[in-house]
Amino acid sequence: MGAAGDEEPMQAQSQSGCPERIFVSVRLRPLNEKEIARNDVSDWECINDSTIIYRNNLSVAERSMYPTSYTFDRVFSCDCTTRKVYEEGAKEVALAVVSGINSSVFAYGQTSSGKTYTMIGITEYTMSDIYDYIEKHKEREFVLKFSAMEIYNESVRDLLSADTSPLRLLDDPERGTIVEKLTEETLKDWNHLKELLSTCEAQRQIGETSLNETSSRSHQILRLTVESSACEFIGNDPSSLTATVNFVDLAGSERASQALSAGTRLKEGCHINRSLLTLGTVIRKLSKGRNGHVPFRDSKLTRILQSSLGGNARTAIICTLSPARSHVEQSRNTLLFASCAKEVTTNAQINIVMSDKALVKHLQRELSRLENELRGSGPVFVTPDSVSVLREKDLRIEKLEKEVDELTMQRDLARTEVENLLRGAGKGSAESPPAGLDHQYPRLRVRSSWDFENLNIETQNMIPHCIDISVRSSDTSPCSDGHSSSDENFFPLPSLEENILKTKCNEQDEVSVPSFVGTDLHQEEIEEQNDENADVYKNVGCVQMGKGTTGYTDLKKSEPSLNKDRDLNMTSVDINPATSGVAETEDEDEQCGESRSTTLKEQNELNNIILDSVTPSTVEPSPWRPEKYTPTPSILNLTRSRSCKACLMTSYSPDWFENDEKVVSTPPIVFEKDFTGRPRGLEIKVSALKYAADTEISSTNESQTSARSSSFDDLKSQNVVTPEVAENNGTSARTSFLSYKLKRSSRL
Ligand SMILES: Nc1ncnc2c1ncn2[C@@H]1O[C@H](COP(=O)(O)OP(=O)(O)OP(=O)(O)O)[C@@H](O)[C@H]1O
Repeated sequence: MGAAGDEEPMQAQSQSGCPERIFVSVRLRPLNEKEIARNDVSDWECINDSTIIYRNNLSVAERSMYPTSYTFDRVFSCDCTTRKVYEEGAKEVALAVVSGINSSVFAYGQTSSGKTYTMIGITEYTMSDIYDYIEKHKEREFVLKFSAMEIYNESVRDLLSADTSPLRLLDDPERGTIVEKLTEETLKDWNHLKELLSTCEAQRQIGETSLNETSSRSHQILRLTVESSACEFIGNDPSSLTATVNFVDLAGSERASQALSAGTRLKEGCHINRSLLTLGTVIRKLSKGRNGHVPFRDSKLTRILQSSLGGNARTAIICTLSPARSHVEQSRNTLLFASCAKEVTTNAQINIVMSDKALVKHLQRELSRLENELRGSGPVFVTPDSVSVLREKDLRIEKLEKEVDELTMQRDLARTEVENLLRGAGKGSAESPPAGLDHQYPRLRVRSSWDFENLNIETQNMIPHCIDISVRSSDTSPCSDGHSSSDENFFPLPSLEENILKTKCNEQDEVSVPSFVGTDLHQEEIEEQNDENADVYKNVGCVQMGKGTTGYTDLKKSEPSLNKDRDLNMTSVDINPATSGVAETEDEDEQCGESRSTTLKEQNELNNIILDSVTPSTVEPSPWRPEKYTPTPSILNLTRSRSCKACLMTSYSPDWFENDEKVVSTPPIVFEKDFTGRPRGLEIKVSALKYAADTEISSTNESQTSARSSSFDDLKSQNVVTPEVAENNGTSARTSFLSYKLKRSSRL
């Protein structure tokens, strides 16, 4: 224990909040008269300040059971004064109360071992030192409050009150166990305290036993509460420190046989032993690390002293021993208890009570500190994560833009090729196409479409205008139908259409043109041999038309002028491999719309090409033909897909388009009504396939849509003359005638 008045070390230690062990000391009293009278001998000896040994010779069996040496924080021999015991064994703990730390000093031992003798001295010395401390610290204001209680036969009694009725124990979440209605006297001065101490002594239950004429029959708890201003701890804030120090004089364990107790004494002895047993259990459990349940509530004693035994308190236990051999067993039990107690730790802290004003000040300082920390931490809105996300988005945008450019280029290239082919076809005779060109264009892939199985010669003449340019990928990617099931409905191009196309086809071009003859639904393809353009092939194959969406009908209704364009769109290029016949989705009618608006101009242009191809005299260089791109040989599959046919059905005629819309919902009725000779199932397919492109388109990159939109805007700005416009302007009667044929052929 520290020297008296060394409050600074105590303060520092308590502020750390570190666990600290209970300070355990052993005080050995001298043999009393009765013990001497019966020739009892002293078997215990303090060999130094911390070690006490059992001096009697133990048998072999006893040596294995009982230790002969015990070490504690401090041991006091029988010649030690209570003053020394206080100074070295209790003062530091007891005076912690002036620093705002709860403390407790216990006296534990068998009856007549000197507990009361020791605690009376400890209490007085402590009180005296507290008053001395207050006297030395005039800068602080102190308020001392004193209360006293006893636990007699497991009942709590107020020692400062004449009322001996038991007091209730209450549980407070902050303060722990509270003794209800316990008298608390504010000390006026030292004399006042002395009076109160006298009152307690007079009130306490004392009985005579064979071992002690003035045996304490209850556990006594004297409590001094010290409230003090805390300016020396936390500046000038009007906070206060509040702590209590408990002086606990326990009743002594006793053997009924030794104490010769009976009746009331026996009953008292049972309660005493029972509560001490609980205390011992609590200490033992606490010494093992608080694992499991600690039975604090099993006795009033442990319940009241709970915080002192293992909570927010600093605790010192003075175990008193009788050196007499006759009490060796009780002494061993006391030493065992002391050995457990020294393993128990508490967590003493300074108890600061802040006023409202001090609390506000404290919170303001804390707020200011946190604000400074935030300012010092730099901008908080732009996190590394957000920066990386933005960078990633930028890269993605850049990539998409490149893809748009590339696709636009490929599209223009494909158009150029188509234009060349169609123009060449236009120059040829539709009725008498050149023959014998198969050998000249071995790679020309021609496909037949199921929907032309019943075409007559008039319809066949319109083939060039109905060409669906399916730019195919040579691979089997989702954008390809090169060898996929989408090729099922193509068959070899008969001489008429094939030759027409071949007149303009480059040898490296792979063209798929629907045949107008034959009813075979199977396809045959002349596989293209040239792989050198595979990349172009593939890339172009990814050029899709628009994105199928809803709103198609709404668009038509709200913008009639666009409907015509849309009609034209549907007759035009379907640069979608998947639309070659297989993608017959049930809900295709729901997948039209947005993409059509984005492909209007493109489709119009292709229709224009188609018309131009059959009106060579009026052909003008296509305004949208990319000047910078020379129509390089590329492998193109000029195919006529089902969707193309479906588009043709609505070409050039809003009425037809409307009918076609109806067909979407009720295809058999409309088709059977208008075209009785057509198999019913085909019309259904046609109406469905009309939107097949959109179905496919929906899976494509949306960036293409924007690319197309911009491209078509360019076309618009170049005043591209659509067939419909041409009709309206009367520029070509032949164009109108061909438009009509186109519609007829597509409906068939
Ligand atoms: N260290 C001591 N030096 C001299 N006398 C002592 C000492 N300790 C105790 N005594 C004497 O022993 C007797 C019993 O002491 P005390 O009443 O303090 O024991 P106790 O442990 O409180 O017993 P109980 O538990 O029965 O109350 C007293 O007469 C006391 O004066």
